[in-house]
Amino acid sequence: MLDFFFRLYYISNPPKVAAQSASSNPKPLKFGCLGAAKITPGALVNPSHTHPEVVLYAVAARDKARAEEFATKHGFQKAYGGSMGYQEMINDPEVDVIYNPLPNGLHFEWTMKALKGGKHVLLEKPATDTANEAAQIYALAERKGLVVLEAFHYRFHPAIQRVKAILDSKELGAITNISISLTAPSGTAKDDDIRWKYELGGGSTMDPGSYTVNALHYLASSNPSSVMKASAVPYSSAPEHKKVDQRFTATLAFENNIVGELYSNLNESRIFGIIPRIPKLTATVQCESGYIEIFNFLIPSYYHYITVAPSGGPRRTEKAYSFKGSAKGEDWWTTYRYQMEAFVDKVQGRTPQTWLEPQETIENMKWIEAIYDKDGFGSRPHSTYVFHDDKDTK
Ligand SMILES: NC(=O)C1=CN([C@@H]2O[C@H](COP(=O)(O)OP(=O)(O)OC[C@H]3O[C@@H](n4cnc5c(N)ncnc54)[C@H](OP(=O)(O)O)[C@@H]3O)[C@@H](O)[C@H]2O)C=CC1
Ligand SMILES: O=C1OC[C@@H](O)[C@H](O)[C@H]1O
Repeated sequence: MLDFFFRLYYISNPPKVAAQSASSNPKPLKFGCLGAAKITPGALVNPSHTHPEVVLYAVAARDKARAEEFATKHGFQKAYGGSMGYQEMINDPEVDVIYNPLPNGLHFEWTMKALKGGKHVLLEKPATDTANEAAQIYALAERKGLVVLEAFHYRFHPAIQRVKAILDSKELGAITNISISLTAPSGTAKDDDIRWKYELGGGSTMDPGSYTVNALHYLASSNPSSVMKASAVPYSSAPEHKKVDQRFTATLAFENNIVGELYSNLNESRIFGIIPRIPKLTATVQCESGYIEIFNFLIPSYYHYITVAPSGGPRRTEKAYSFKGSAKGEDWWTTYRYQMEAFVDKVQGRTPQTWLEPQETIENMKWIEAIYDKDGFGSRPHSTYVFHDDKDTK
């Protein structure tokens, strides 16, 4: 119990370290942040306080006053605003890295523009609306020698890596079934949220669902071979919501006989319409000789537990807040802090503790699209942005 409060305290009040000086080797990375998004304080600002190689350099918002307010509140040195603000920040020669937490439907356009401007990109999940767009991003990044990471932060935390290590050890034998659920109570995403806008890449499969797809192929150590069945429920009966799923279920097959069952609900009903249900945040893996389950694989830094239940032997509970051995980390590091460590290591030319390879992101989008195809909702719209090396068109 004390551990829990200790972690909670340090997650909210991390012991700040000063950024290294600009003349140090390697020099710290100056981050430019697209939009004044809700996720930015947790995913970028807070982790930056304990990373000596990260500088919160600039934020750009469509409204200059909003950008300035956000910059002052969160400690960015510079604010860009207005209709050209995003592009002007990308053009700023001081910026090394662009953080892209724009609505999903704008990820492609602004990541391509950032790469074109010679910047590395930390790109929020899901990477794009389509697999084709994700492939274009990584092709350009490779050509330019730049780093792009789809921000599946939970993958950098020791908890999910411990689950994978137990599966890989074959202690429980071969995997037969993987079942992953993520839910959020109704009202978490308000009516005007980007998650309910088809044209911005909204939908439950894109949002919590993208984690379930990612965790499925990560834990299975292979990609699915088909979507056996899938169904989804629209957010409302309004015409603009007919392709926006509030929840979905899907069953996927693998060539090695694994069956994957995914569920996400971004609008889970409340008890008596008032009391939120405890979110489902669980991945359960059935194996030939037992099962393993992790509660809270998404944000394990706060609290999680891993149940390992061999068929014949006693069941045990494990927790993994930091890595055993020499890998960097503290019990109170959030998933985003672990992710930042790996991202900065990669950009600075060091070997990250773990990484998400381009092909994995491309596959993730492919299977999200395949689920939408099967349940009849269809892929989110392909961006209208067309990339040209010399000039951009829209
Ligand atoms: N890694 C994680 O744990 C999480 C990741 N995410 C991901 O981050 C992204 C942002 O999510 P979230 O922070 O909740 O979103 P917000 O709605 O808070 O932020 C989106 C930002 O996009 C900008 N924007 C630009 N064009 C538009 C437009 N046409 N409509 C609406 N916004 C626009 C806005 O910037 P401006 O300030 O310029 O107006 C806004 O600040 C999504 O891709 C989401 O999937 C979200 C939550 C958690
Ligand atoms: O990335 C996310 O993680 C948690 C979800 O509830 C949220 O909607 C999503 O954007």
